Amino acid sequence: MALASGVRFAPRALLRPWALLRGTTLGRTEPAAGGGGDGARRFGSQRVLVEPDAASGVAVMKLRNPSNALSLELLTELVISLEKLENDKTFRGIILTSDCPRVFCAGLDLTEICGRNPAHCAEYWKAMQELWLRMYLSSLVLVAAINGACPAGGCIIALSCDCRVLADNPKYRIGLNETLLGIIAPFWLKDTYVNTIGHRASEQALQLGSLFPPAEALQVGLVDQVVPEDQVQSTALSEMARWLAVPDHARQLTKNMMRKATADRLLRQRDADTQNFVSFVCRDSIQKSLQAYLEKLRQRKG
Ligand SMILES: CCCCCCCCCC/C=C/CC(=O)SCCNC(=O)CCNC(=O)[C@H](O)C(C)(C)COP(=O)(O)OP(=O)(O)OC[C@H]1O[C@@H](n2cnc3c(N)ncnc32)[C@H](O)[C@@H]1OP(=O)(O)O
Repeated sequence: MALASGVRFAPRALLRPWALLRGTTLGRTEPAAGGGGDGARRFGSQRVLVEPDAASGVAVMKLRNPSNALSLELLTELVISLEKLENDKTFRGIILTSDCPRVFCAGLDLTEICGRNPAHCAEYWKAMQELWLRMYLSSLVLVAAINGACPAGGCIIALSCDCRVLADNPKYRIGLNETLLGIIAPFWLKDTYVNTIGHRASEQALQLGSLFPPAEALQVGLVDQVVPEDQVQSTALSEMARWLAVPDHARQLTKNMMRKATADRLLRQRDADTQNFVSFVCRDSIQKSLQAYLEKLRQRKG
């Protein structure tokens, strides 16, 4: 499997991705609901459903994990689905959305880093880096159709797309709220934020751990459109058409020119970034906070 980073990254899950997917439907195709014609074959895995439309060259990718927390399995399945579409010249764009009610993506799956050994935390963080690198540098047009809450790592997934459409629901807040959890966004999350909303707005939002409701997210430039919930998908399709109207080679080279320096910065320091992450999250104090936070989340549900 070709990796965004070249040769250095080889987490076990990605070297043996199919092992994680035993018993799932990834790689199998089935007719899309209401479809059946050319390009209406969908494929997917347990946690990522892909509905490709060969006629338009656009695939809709739906996340369907509990709260779409970014588990190692979800990260792996996302990378595999993305790679599959990247390698199929039929496709020029992906609309990324959620199949979970009210949540686009809950960010890092905290159970992957709470009570786990350093080796697991390292494997997990490398998978997170890999997904970000692949999405951020994807040659395809990525449009995020944000139909639910989008905190922290969820926001990063959205920010690595080319364009964001957010449903107008005050509960669907978006932002990098790490500081409020007592953790620190690593430099490449910070860089992605700065590239999107500028330095001063990022400085404020990152320190305060701001989660922006839709109108404010639009105002600060975190999303490109805010529309009624039932129009998120159609608006994402219209945005996609606008981006696909540009010749691919010119758009792709321009995207690369805009994003390469940010991605290269992580590629140069990937191992150090992993070590920082692992030593930070494995601290006793951080483990205790993570445990307490997870407990609070579970109780809130009940
Ligand atoms: C100097 C060196 C620096 C080193 C660098 C350090 C690096 C630190 C890491 C930096 C990166 C961090 C990015 C992150 O993403 S951190 C994760 C942040 N995410 C959150 O805070 C979101 C938490 N979740 C929620 O707020 C809500 O769940 C929701 C998304 C708003 C949805 O609400 P809803 O009411 O619908 O859902 P529930 O709350 O009922 O949740 C349903 C079940 O899902 C579990 N859950 C939710 N989120 C997570 C999560 N992120 N991880 C794990 N599990 C999660 C929740 O517990 C429920 O589980 P249950 O069904 O078992 O009860």
